[in-house]
Amino acid sequence: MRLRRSLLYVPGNMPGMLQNIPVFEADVVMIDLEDAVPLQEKDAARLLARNFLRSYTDRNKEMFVRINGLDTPYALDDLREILPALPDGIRLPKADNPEVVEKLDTLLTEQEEQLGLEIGHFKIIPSIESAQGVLNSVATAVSSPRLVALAFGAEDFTASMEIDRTKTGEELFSARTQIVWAAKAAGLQVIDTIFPDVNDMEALRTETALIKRLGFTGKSLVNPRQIEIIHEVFRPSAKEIEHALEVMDAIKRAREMGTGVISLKGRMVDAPVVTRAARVLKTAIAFGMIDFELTDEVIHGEK
Ligand SMILES: CC(C)(COP(=O)(O)OP(=O)(O)OC[C@H]1O[C@@H](n2cnc3c(N)ncnc32)[C@H](O)[C@@H]1OP(=O)(O)O)[C@@H](O)C(=O)NCCC(=O)NCCSC(=O)C[C@@](O)(CC(=O)O)C(=O)O
Ligand SMILES: [Mg+2]
Repeated sequence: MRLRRSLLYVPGNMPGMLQNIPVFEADVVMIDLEDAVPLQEKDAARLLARNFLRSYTDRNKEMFVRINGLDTPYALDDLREILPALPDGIRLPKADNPEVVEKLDTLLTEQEEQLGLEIGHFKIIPSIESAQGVLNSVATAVSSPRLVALAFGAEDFTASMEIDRTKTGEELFSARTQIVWAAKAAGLQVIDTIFPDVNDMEALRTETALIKRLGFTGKSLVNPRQIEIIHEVFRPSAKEIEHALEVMDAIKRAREMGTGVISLKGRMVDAPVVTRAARVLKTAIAFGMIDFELTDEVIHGEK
């Protein structure tokens, strides 16, 4: 399981910020060529991003680049400059429909052929940032085998909806759940939007706990000070791990008794409870928190 809990935007036109990328402990860094970069700096940002990626060969995190929208005059130049510097993938803004992802897929294939890379080398994370994008998210989620996740962009979403974005986020609830459902149905990870107040860590923690409960697997960020909070919230607690191990033990005993259901401290344990416990254990294993052999046989029992 590839961890993509924290995805940090770094503006492509800020050399001082780019040079610190190796020390950030985000799972993914997304160099931004889109909204963080003013029009007069698009060319400079592209070159800075390309040079940085070329120099950053000993990478300890995934590197994505957010290009400009495919309907802008900048996107093709972005791809032409950036792809030879081998980012891991492209964050596609304003992914309003599956066709725009298919178009990017074709452009990536052309570049892979020219660069002699395996087809499918470059991954895609589309950002759903409008009502149209939300309504089309089910089709967008299956629009290319390059997709590793769907992402939500609430700043543009609320702008396009002509509503305010609040800290409590009631206005985002339906869009978030729709995007999570689309991603889960397609077997993708799902990344929540940025939290814009970089000084309100408690509200960031509350929002992250909420989106984790909704099913999101990670969150986009605008500031390195936000990374640790995200990792803390996504890290399974000792209590959750202990409970998951107890569930595995209980279901093993149940199966030995020839049944698929058993009581654990008064609560029913059956197949879906085991599936949820397995997810906690998989995450704990990926975080390096436990050493546990989680085989299909442990989860599902002997065939
Ligand atoms: C927010 C703020 C201005 C706060 O500034 P502050 O000055 O208060 O920050 P401080 O913490 O004081 O900085 C302390 C030290 O960290 C350095 N440092 C800060 N941030 C850093 C960083 N990101 N990367 C590397 N270095 C960084 C800084 O240079 C300083 O270094 P030094 O001077 O050496 O000490 C700043 O963070 C920032 O510009 N962020 C990036 C903004 C950005 O990329 N926006 C576009 C993506 S969102 C979007 O487009 C919406 C979306 O599309 C999203 C979706 O898809 O979800 C949608 O629609 O929703
Ligand atoms: Mg946006």
